[in-house]
Amino acid sequence: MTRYSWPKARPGQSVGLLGGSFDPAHSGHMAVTLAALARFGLDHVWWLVTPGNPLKSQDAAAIFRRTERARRVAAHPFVTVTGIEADLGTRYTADTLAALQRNYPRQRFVWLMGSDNLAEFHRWDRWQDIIATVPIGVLARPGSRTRGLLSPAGRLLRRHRCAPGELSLRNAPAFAFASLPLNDESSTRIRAAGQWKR
Ligand SMILES: Nc1ncnc2c1ncn2[C@@H]1O[C@H](COP(=O)(O)OP(=O)(O)OP(=O)(O)O)[C@@H](O)[C@H]1O
Ligand SMILES: O=C(O)c1ccc[n+]([C@@H]2O[C@H](COP(=O)([O-])O)[C@@H](O)[C@H]2O)c1
Repeated sequence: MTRYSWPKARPGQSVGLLGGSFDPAHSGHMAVTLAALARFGLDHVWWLVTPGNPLKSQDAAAIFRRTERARRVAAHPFVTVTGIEADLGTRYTADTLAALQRNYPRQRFVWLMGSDNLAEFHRWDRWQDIIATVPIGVLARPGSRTRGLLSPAGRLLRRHRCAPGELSLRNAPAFAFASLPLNDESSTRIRAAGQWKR
C-alpha cells in the first residue's frame, strides 16, 4: 500500500484543508488556495487528494496520478499536497477531520471549499458535526455563489459568519465567505477537452 508522508506544521499554526478529487488539479484549485491563504489568514494549505468522493459514482483516475499532477500545479512554499486519506483509509470528511485532530492536536484546522460544494454540503455524511468541528471557509465559484449561501448548510453557517480575516482564530462553528476574481476552470472541462484521461 502506498504510504504518503504526513505534512509538518508548527503548533498553533493555522492550516486550511482543501479536500478534492483533483481529477485533474488545475488553476482554479490554485486560485482558491491563494485566496484562502491571503483572505483567511492561514499559514498553510494542505490539499487532501481523496481516494474517492463518496458522492461521485464514477471512479477517478488512480490516486498516484492525481497526486503527482496536483504537486506540479501546487508548487508553492505554503501549499502541501497529501494523500493522507488513502493512508488513513478515510473517505468521509468527518472521519478525516477526527483523525487529523487526533494526530495534530495543536493545529488550528479550517475546512475550505468552493461555493458549489457548499450548495451540496447538506448531503455529506455528518455535515452538522463537521460544522461543529472546524471553522469553514468558502470561496466563490462561478454560478454557485447564491445557491451555496441559500442552501441548507449555507443558511445554518450564516448564523456563525465572521470576517474572513478572523476565521482561523475562531472556534467552530464559524464561517466566512470570500469573493475572488472568478475562475471558471474545472476538472470536468479538462476531461471533456480530452486533456486528462482517467
Ligand atoms: N474554479 C474554481 N473556483 C472555486 N472553487 C473551485 C474551483 N475549482 C475547484 N474548486 C473547489 O476545489 C475543491 C476541489 O474541487 P474538485 O477537485 O472537485 O475540482 P472540480 O473542478 O470541481 O472537479 P469536477 O469538475 O470533476 O467536479 C472543491 O471544494 C471545489 O469547489
Ligand atoms: O464526507 C462526505 O460525505 C463527503 C461527500 C462529498 C465530498 N466530500 C469531500 O469533499 C471534497 C471535495 O470533493 P470533490 O470531489 O468535489 O473534489 C473531498 O475531500 C471529498 O472527500 C465528502
